[in-house]
Amino acid sequence: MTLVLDHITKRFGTFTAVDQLSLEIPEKDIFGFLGANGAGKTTTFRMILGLLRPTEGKITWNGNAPGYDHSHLIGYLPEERGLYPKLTVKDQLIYLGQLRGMKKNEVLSQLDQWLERFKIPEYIDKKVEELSKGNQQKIQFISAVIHKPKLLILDEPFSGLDPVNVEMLKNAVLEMKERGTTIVFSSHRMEHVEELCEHLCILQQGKPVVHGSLKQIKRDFGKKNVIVHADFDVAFLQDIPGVTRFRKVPEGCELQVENEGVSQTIFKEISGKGFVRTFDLEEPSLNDIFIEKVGASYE
Ligand SMILES: Nc1ncnc2c1ncn2[C@@H]1O[C@H](COP(=O)(O)OP(=O)(O)OP(=O)(O)O)[C@@H](O)[C@H]1O
Repeated sequence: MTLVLDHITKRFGTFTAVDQLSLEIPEKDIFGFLGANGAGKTTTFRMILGLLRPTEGKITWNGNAPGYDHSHLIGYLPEERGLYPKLTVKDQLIYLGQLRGMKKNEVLSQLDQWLERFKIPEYIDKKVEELSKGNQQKIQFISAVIHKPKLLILDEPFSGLDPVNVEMLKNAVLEMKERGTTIVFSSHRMEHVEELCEHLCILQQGKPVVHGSLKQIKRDFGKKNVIVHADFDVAFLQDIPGVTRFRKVPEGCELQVENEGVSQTIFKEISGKGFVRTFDLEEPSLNDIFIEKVGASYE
């Protein structure tokens, strides 16, 4: 059930929101969409869901255009959360579950399990409007997954959540993947994507600036980070050829180097100069890659 976006363009009048986007999202993958406000993430999701028609290009899921016929196989957490504030959690979920072909008792047993898991079983008979924003988001997540979809689309699932709830939701997303669900999600936060995704796409003004597997993107970038914490002045390291960025920190410095060989030179240069508490070679962060590719800081 690979999801394929083949040269997708979406124009609103003369404005191009998504521009020639081609991607393959493998089955059972967690795929991350990153991009600033207005980059085209939600528009792309709406096209995948069949809620918007691409101006050009084609989207296929297992060879067919995804759409209304697949509603029992697809789960969606929209960015503009769509719960009915006056309904109780139970009535809301029964309604939404039945829309997706579930029986009432099936909904209730799944709902009990999810509420237990999210540590809010006491809210089952509360109206949605009585819940905090974070708890409403958990209910919205449950409504997206209760029918065990094969494809799950989450638009900014972690926004507005405290760190404990972010962790809870991340674990739920990972469990959905273990159960065989393909998950596509968007975020403004690089670290969420780095932590969860095997594949990703960074959109800028509707165009993919970076896409592919996270490992490969990092490998292709080549540059790495070196952390040096030492009890002597390390400022001289910035003059070593191949050091592309130097940042002083209270314990020493953090450098970006052109390749691993430069880190060996740095290691030789600091040997014998005094006490080195930390010497570490790290993969570049997605933010490093974004800055290099787009020429601006993302966050
Ligand atoms: N129905 C519409 N009519 C006209 N323009 C639209 C419409 N929907 C989206 N746009 C425009 O398309 C661009 C992309 O919007 P989209 O919501 O896809 O971005 P996004 O990456 O999801 O942003 P955010 O992170 O803010 O949610 C924006 O400039 C937006 O104003």
